[in-house]
Amino acid sequence: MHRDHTPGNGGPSARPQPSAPGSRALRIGVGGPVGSGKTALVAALCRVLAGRFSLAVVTNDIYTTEDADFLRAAGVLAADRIAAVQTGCCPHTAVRDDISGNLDAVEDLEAAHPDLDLVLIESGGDNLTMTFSRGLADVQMFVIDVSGGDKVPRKGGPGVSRSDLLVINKTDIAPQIGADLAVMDRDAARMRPGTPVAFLSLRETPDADVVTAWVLDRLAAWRAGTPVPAVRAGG
Ligand SMILES: Nc1nc2c(ncn2[C@@H]2O[C@H](COP(=O)(O)OP(=O)(O)OP(=O)(O)O)[C@@H](O)[C@H]2O)c(=O)[nH]1
Repeated sequence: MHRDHTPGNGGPSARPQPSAPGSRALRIGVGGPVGSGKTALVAALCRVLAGRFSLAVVTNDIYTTEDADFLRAAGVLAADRIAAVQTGCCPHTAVRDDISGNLDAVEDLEAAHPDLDLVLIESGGDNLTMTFSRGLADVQMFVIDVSGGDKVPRKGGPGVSRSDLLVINKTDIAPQIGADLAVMDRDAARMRPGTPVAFLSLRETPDADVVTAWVLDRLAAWRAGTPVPAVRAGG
């Protein structure tokens, strides 16, 4: 059953005003195309951070609970810290347009674990138009990989150009694909001037050190009450 998130209805879940930084767990959105490595990255972040912070994860799949099942089977967090949303519709809809199912899942986790520091919300795999509503995610990263070739960053779209962090994963297979990482770096910098891009290979660096550092930085800012970066216009 979905709670009523209609703005102004006065209930405890009433929105739409964003919460003050630091007043609850930081919510980080992890979006990107199908198979780019979102679940693998979420698993890596849980493995690295769970000993230091109180974490929870919300996964999104269209018809299954595949990603949540994978994370539970991998034992990256206690099972009751992992919630699955079955969108039944295009993944971006459930994290951008009608976010009620995801908000319910986040709030249930926060109620069950009042000490939560961080909630990772993984979208279902979608295309380059995917982005999270700021009513759901305080900050968001967009995960692409090199398997589609080095052209992907210059194709733009809100995930590439407006996310708070662009992750370019699977650099280990760039030689096989013939993807030029320097081209991807140049194009990404042009599409999102002044905002970070992280090249990553979860095969070679399973602790995702560069992304972990970004998450720790965002978490420290959130806990200090510093406003998180706004999703920028354009793109
Ligand atoms: N070679 C290589 N494979 C990777 C890397 N990261 C993830 N993979 C593999 O890529 C495949 C897809 O990874 P997932 O984490 O399931 O991707 P996803 O984005 O969550 O996929 P969906 O949830 O279906 O959208 C898996 O077989 C991973 O093991 C990487 O850095 N290098």
